Amino acid sequence: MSFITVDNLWKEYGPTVVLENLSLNVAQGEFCTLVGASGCGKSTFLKMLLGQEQPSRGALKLEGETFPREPDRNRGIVFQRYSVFPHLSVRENVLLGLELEQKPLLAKLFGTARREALEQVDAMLESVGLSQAAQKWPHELSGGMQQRLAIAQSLIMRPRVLLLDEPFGALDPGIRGDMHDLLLRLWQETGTTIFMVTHDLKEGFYLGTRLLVFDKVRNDPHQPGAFGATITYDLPIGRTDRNLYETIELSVTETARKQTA
Ligand SMILES: Nc1ncnc2c1ncn2[C@@H]1O[C@H](COP(=O)(O)OP(=O)(O)OP(=O)(O)O)[C@@H](O)[C@H]1O
Repeated sequence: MSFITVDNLWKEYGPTVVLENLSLNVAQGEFCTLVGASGCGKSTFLKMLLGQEQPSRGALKLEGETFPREPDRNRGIVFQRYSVFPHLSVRENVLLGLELEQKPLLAKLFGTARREALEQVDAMLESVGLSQAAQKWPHELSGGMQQRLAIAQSLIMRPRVLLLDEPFGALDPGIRGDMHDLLLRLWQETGTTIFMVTHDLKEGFYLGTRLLVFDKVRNDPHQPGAFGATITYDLPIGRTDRNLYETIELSVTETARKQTA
């Protein structure tokens, strides 16, 4: 059975169609990278997978069941801008998710429960390379370290689906390379299913097992909101050639140009 099923999915905001007629089946453990012109609804699609937005039409299923309408521990998200809590140390930032899960009202663990949770937190910090920074505040960390922290915060909850919205967009190219290695290792270790938005087609090809291109096939210059984007390419990575790469880049650039015209 398909792990995630997207069936004829539409998203509209009032008269504006953002996404139209999306259909795909994703197996557990796939790493889908999403590319497309700005405004083509990639983040909106992630928000629907997270449960923060609801589809206007169509179905979104996890193992055959409709996705829960609220975000839950099945799904974790990391944004481009650091989404960590500034008033908590690195260690406390990662601990908080476990505390909220086990003690939703108090958000505090004591005794054995706290010791066990901290063991998990320290192992996670080790895994993302932040052991030395455990007692630091987020503002003392570099951008790359803050993104490592955001990833640790998500992964500590062992999400079955990890959603990444341009997580490396604000980082220097050198640091991005390190983050790619880290993400691929964590993905292999956890077996989580990943959806990652990127503006960098090369990054999409390098990281993913499958590339999804969001693009508009219909455009009415007089009514820009009349048509939404859909998935125009759904490619298993490794079987693509240079010409296809260039065709995708051209079509995405063309849509971006039309949208800003
Ligand atoms: N809550 C909302 N209400 C109305 N319109 C919205 C809402 N959220 C998103 N949109 C619109 O939906 C469209 C798609 O936005 P979205 O952020 O999903 O695109 P994107 O492909 O992720 O863009 P980018 O690459 O720039 O992040 C945009 O035109 C945006 O203005």
